[in-house]
Amino acid sequence: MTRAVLSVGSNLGDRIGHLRSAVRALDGALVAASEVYETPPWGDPDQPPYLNAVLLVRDPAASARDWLGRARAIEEAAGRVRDPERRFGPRSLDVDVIGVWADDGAPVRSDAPELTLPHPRAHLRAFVLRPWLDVEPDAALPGHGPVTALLAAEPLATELVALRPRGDLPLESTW
Ligand SMILES: Nc1ncnc2c1ncn2[C@@H]1O[C@H](COP(=O)(O)OP(=O)(O)OP(=O)(O)O)[C@@H](O)[C@H]1O
Ligand SMILES: Nc1nc2c(c(=O)[nH]1)N=C(CO)CN2
Repeated sequence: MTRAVLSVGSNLGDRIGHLRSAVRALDGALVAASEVYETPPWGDPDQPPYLNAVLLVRDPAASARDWLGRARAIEEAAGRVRDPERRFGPRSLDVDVIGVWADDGAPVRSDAPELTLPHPRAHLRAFVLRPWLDVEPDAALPGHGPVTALLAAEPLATELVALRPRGDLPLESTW
């Protein structure tokens, strides 16, 4: 019933290993994986750089809340420890649900704090929007418009320049 766009990021430990563990866990639901990008930390500068990617997934049986549940389970399996003192602090693996779409293309909307859709900060993050274009060149963020337009406007255009594609770290290679 749904298609979802997931953002994955890691800046602790085996960064590419954590991203690959997410791909493995999504198994048959994975439709496409973006390139991997090395990105400067967003929101809290005092931490190491991240590896980020975007995954396009589909599952006929999954609701929006199912995608959130899968994202949390994948983070926990990667040993994610939450620091309540540090909102945007370092993490072994972060899996965010950027958006969920029904079969007819309608975006799922949610204002619940435990699941806000589309993700409330996705439009501010080049590390989400740029990889998303790899897997969906005509992507649009509900409420914000085409992703290409978001990335062309300041300050995201400046943020975009700092993203470095890591062609040497593919996501869908053999494990
Ligand atoms: N679209 C969403 N995707 C993931 N988590 C969400 C979403 N909407 C709300 N949440 C809630 O946000 C809470 C905090 O999630 P998390 O710790 O991953 O945030 P964060 O990664 O530090 O910040 P950000 O959400 O800005 O990336 C979770 O408890 C989750 O239920
Ligand atoms: N570059 C980058 N910065 C971040 C990221 C991320 O995945 N990549 N995730 C965060 C969690 O909210 C905070 N900052």
